[in-house]
Amino acid sequence: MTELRLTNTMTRQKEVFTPEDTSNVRLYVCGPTVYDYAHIGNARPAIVFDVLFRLLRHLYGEDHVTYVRNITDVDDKINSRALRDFGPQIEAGELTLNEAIRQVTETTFAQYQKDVEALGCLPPTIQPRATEHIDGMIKIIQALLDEGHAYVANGAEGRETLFDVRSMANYGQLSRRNLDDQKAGARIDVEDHKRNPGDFVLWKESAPTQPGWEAEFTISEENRQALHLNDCYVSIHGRPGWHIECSAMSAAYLGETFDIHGGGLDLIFPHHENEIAQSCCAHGSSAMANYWLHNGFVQVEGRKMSKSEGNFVTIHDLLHTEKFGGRKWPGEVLRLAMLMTHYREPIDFSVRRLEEAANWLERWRRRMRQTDNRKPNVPSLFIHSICDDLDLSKAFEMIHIMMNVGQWAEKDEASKIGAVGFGDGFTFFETSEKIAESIATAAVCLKFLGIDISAAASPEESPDVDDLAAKIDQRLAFIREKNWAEADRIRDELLEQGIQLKDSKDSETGERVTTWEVKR
Ligand SMILES: Nc1ncnc2c1ncn2[C@@H]1O[C@H](COP(=O)(O)OP(=O)(O)OP(=O)(O)O)[C@@H](O)[C@H]1O
Ligand SMILES: [Zn+2]
Repeated sequence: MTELRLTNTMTRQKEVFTPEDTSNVRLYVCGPTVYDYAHIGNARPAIVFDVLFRLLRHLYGEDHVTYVRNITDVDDKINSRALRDFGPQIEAGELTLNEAIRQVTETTFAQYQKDVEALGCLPPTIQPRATEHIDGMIKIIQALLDEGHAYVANGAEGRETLFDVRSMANYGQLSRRNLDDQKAGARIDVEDHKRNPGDFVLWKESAPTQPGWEAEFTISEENRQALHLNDCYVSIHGRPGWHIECSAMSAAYLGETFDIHGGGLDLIFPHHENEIAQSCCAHGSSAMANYWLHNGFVQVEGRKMSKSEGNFVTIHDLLHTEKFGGRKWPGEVLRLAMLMTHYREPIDFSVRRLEEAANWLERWRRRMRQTDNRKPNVPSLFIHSICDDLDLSKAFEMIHIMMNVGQWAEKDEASKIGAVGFGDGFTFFETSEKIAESIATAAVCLKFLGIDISAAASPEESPDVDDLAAKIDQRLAFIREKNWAEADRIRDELLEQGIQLKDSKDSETGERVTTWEVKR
């Protein structure tokens, strides 16, 4: 089997990927916090890890890969959104806070599903919701308390269970930050209930206006004394911190140590660092995941696209409105625009980039008319190139060559060209049979990447009707002038764009009428 190599953030090196169990290769990716439309930055991990999922399925078999992408449906941002959108109904007693929260998360999640589907992403094997794993979180927190990695303290807004970062010898291994660096940046004034400034929340008490679950914790004798309690049982009606959610959900579906953990670069610290701390300390394991993969940022003028910066474009707006660049963009255009850059590199997002992707897709679709519906295999050389840390630059180079060979052959008449070779796996000749094979192979490669050019383009890509009408009029004018050459040129040009003209006579006036249809 082709060797897959991946850049592991943990070691900062490209390593050969060896799964723990080839019959169940396990991948976890941090999913969205569902309170608002996802932006294009959020689309990147969905697309990047979808390509990895597809590749793993190819290498190990479709039924031998488990991909978990969670849904964070408990978070303070969700509470605020529920109060903002449903405040009056909650006050009037028409809706409980929990019901309002459920509405926000359901609607946002349904929207997210539609968005990522439009981007050509396969559904992950499992999409667990944090709120369905509260018990698992409480169990992990108790294990941390038992092992001396956590403690309960009185925070400004009630009791908190915190992770004690000094209790873990190699805390900071993923981000390579040491605790002293972190101390310098921490805001100690509001955090003085913590043993160390870097200690983070596992569980926090909820006010009546916040969602909460009952949790009973057993604390240490030392902790009991510090809190001046009579016994070692503390009951906190509260909610989980963000990091613990992923530790619980990944353990529930993938086990204590799994193969690959992914997310955007911004998650390395603190989120993934803290997931590692919780999981390893609770399970007594040396690794939470064996490979850590991080995608680069989608940027706008050099800055990370993010909700907080306000410099974002939502996936929904891009697909369904003309807010960005004055037109709608099909999901496959965004997908291709993302995949044109290596997943670890930053992407500067622009209309130009989308236009470039849209132009390629249009050109490739036109080439498709030179092939039939044969389905060749994906060439092993193509897979081989992607296996180098998901580098798609060679893969796209191959696709371009496979698509273009036919074009040259067609234009210059076969004999002038001879054979064109690429790598050791590809040799194309000038016969129409070989051209058809080459284009079909390119299409199969694109499909492997989640881009289906054999399917009809989405309606957003239909021809510009005004432009078409003008061309038809122009052609009719040439015909009246008996300028057949120009008339035919227009007809052929349109045919090349997949538009077939049909001439008929108007039954009443007897005049020539031209209609058109899209030829796919
Ligand atoms: N600009 C970006 N480029 C690439 N990936 C991003 C970008 N912004 C967020 N992500 C990734 O999207 C996923 C979900 O992000 P999350 O729900 O934490 O909120 P967020 O969109 O990052 O918040 P904010 O936009 O306010 O910073 C994470 O894997 C995160 O790394
Ligand atoms: Zn996570």
